[in-house]
Formats: sequence, structure tokens, C-alpha cells
Amino acid sequence: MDSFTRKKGKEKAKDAESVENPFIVRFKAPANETEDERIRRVRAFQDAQRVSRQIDENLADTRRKIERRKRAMRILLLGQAESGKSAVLKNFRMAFTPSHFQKERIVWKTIVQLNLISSVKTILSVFEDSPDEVDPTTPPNTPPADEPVKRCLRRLHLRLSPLLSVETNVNKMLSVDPVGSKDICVRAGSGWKSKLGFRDPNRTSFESMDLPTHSQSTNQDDLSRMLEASKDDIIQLWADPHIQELLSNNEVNLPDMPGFFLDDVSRIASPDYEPTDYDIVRARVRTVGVEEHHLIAETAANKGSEFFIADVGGARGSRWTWIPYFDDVQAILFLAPLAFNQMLEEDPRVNRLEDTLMIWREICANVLLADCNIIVFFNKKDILQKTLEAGTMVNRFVPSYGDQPNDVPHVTKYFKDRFKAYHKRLSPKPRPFISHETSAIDTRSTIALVIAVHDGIIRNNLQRSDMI
Ligand SMILES: Nc1nc2c(ncn2[C@@H]2O[C@H](COP(=O)(O)OP(=O)(O)OP(=O)(O)O)[C@@H](O)[C@H]2O)c(=O)[nH]1
Ligand SMILES: [Mg+2]
Repeated sequence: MDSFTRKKGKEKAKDAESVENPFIVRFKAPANETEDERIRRVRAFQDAQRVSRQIDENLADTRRKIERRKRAMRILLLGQAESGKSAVLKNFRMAFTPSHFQKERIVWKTIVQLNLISSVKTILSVFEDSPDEVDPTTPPNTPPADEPVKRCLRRLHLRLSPLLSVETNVNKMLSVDPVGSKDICVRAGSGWKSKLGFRDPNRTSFESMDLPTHSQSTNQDDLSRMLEASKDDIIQLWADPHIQELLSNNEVNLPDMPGFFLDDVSRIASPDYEPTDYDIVRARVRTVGVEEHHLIAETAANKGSEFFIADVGGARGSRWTWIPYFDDVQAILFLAPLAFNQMLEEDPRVNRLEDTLMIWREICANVLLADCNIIVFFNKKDILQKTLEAGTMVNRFVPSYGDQPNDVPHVTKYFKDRFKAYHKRLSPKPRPFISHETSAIDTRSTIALVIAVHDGIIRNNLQRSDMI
């Protein structure tokens, strides 16, 4: 082809482009255009170009993010409420992004304080609900024998009321359900951490609208001051034998409940209190919706490697929010608490083990997850140990357990066998059953485990890509 023909061809293509491009057509100069009209047209053209460039940049940014996400490891934490998903996430963050985790310590101070006051409220409500014991042999109008104790506890209750009202204010500021649940409930992405004074360096300017207001900061200061002033009363309340007996009669076992800090009152109520890692991992905040965390490893062994971890709310009403995350997940960490004698908070007729098994069956059978690594964490092993040591019989709650020995190895094996059987029967394709026994509040062993699990997922994915 000679250069003339080539040139003609190029011009034709250019002409065709300008004829078909609606952008060019729209801003083409009309015949007899006045100077004013020309200025307006050129200005409109420049504006339209700016918008178009912005759209292109946004698209490129989205494409980059999608690529980045594809390269990163994508993990989903699943399990019923209180199974320990958020606690495992904290261990991941301690393991891979320790300095970022460190910056959040300020947030957990208020959460631990609120958890502590929540236990005080539980005690007071059990006390309020307890009927006066009347001995039928005593003459009428004789005060009950325990009246002085009760009077003393009532006085204590009164003295604690300013603390309780500050707690209500702070809880209202954070919680999406400040009265309906015993826990602090936060909605994913609601900026609750920034309301507690955490400034996330990765935040967008839009999100930074959630910085604590003056009254929010005052509430937090009030909480710390009130707690310090109420320290001795709380210690006295928790140590009171009458209260201990009352709790035991009502089968309220506070030390095994989430967010238990009553044994640490003097430390937590002191003015210079700063939460330890152990406090943070034991702190209870209920997740509502799905919180996705983007981690870029800071530690030498994995520096720069990225992963997205989605931490979901496990309560029954939240489970529908999990499904969109099934699409592109590489590994599921399934949290199964080793609890056989507890009921769901949202439905006290349903045993936790039965509920966990129901979720497990659905996850195993889900075709969207057929190629996904699933790793089970049989969690809360420490609580299982304490429950069995206290003499609670498994077969009282789980008849199929039969007369097997009532000890940790046999109970964990029973759990494992049931999970394994469903996994084998329901998985759409054969896949290995991988499980670990954990206590997510034991940060040393859990950090080591999550690092090993992370490495295992990478190895598994590499092997798979080799096979393809
Ligand atoms: N003793 C003990 N407590 C644990 C263990 N794992 C988690 N916890 C505590 O149990 C409570 C609930 O744990 P979370 O991690 O908040 O539970 P979750 O699965 O995220 O619950 P939702 O957000 O409601 O779905 C917290 O106070 C944890 O500190 C464990 O292995 N042993
Ligand atoms: Mg959670």
C-alpha cells in the first residue's frame, strides 16, 4: 500500500470516528455560531471532558482494586454469634499488622469498661428480680433474715446509678441496638471506632466525619471517672457471698460469659488503665452485618502480602448478609464453639451445637463454595474444660453422646466426628477436612495457628493453580 492510500485510509477512519462519536457530534460547532455561543459551547465541552476523564480514572481505579483483590487472599469468617469470629480476626491483626492494631488500643479501653459495667448490670438485675425469702414459721410483718444484706445491696445499687446512666449514654452513642441486646452492637463500617477517638490513617475524608464530638469525648471521660469512683462498690458487690449464691441459684455463670472483667476491676478502674492484648481479645462487641478488613502484612516473613478478611455477624437475623461473600472467597474459617450446654441468645429453645451443625451442613453443601478451603476452629476449648471439670454431663444435653467418658478428648472427638461426617457426605466434591482445637483468647497459640493457617492456604492455592 503506498503512503497516499494509507493517509487517505487514516483520514477516513478519523472521519468515521468523529461522525460516530456522540461526544464530538454533540459539541460540533453549528453554522452561524455567535461568539457568546462559541464560548458557552467550548466551556460545556471542557466540563464534559473533565467529567469523562474522572469517569475513566474511577474505572481504572476500580479495575486496579479488582486486580488487587484477585491477587490478595480472601478469607471469610463464619459461625454463629459468640463463636469467636471477631476474636480470631483480632489474632490475625496482631499476627500480621501489629502496629496498626496497636493504634486501636484506645478504642478497646471504652469497650472493656462497658463490658465490665454490663456484668454489674447483670448482677443488679438478678438481684432486683430475686423474690424476698419469707420463712413461713416467722410471725407476719417480721423482716426477712437477710434484710440487712439486701438493704446494704440496695444502697450499693443506688450508689452505682450515676455510673449506669453514663454507661447508657456511651452505649447509645455506639450501639445500633442499645436496649435490645446485652452486648454492644455495632454496625459494620458505621465508624464506631472513630467515635471512640481512633484516627484510621487509611480513612477517606468522607468517613472522617465520624470523629468524636465534644460531648462524645466528655461521655468517655465521665465513664472513666465514674468507674474509678465506683471501684470499691463494684469490688464489694462481686465479692458479696449473698450475690454469689444468688447468681449460682439462677445459673448465671458470669466468668464464662463474653466480656467478663469483674476479676480485674481495680486495674480497669484505675485512671491510667490501658488494655492489654489479653483484654482486647476478651472484649465483646457484637458484629452486625459484614465487616471487611483489608490487611497488608507488616511482618518480615510476609511483608506486603495482602488479604481481605470478612468478619460477619453470626446471629440468625444477620446470616443472609453472608451470601454475597461466597462468590470470590478462597478460604472459610468456620468457628464452631465447643459448647454443648448452651442455648442461642436469639432463640433460647435452640441448643448452640444443633445450630452450629445446621449452619455447617449448609456451608458444606453449598455449590458456590465447592472449591473453597474450609478450616474448622473448634473454639472455646478452655470453657469446655471448665464446664466438664464442674461436672456438667454431656449426655444430659446431647443424648446421642451416650455413656462415653465425660472428658475433653472424648467430647472434642465427638464434635469432630459429627462435623467430619457431614463434610464428607455433603461436599459437592471431595476435599480434605481440616480442623484445629482453639481458645481464641489465648493469643500466643492462636497467633501461631493463624500464621500456619495463612501459609497453608497459600500452599493449597499454589498446588491448585499448578493442577489447572
Ligand atoms: N473463654 C473464651 N472466650 C472466647 C473464646 N473465643 C472468643 N471468646 C470470647 O467470646 C466472646 C464472643 O466472641 P466474638 O469473637 O465477639 O464472637 P463473634 O463470633 O464475633 O460473635 P458475633 O459478632 O455476634 O457474630 C468475646 O468476648 C470473646 O472474647 C475462647 O476460645 N475462650
Ligand atoms: Mg463478631
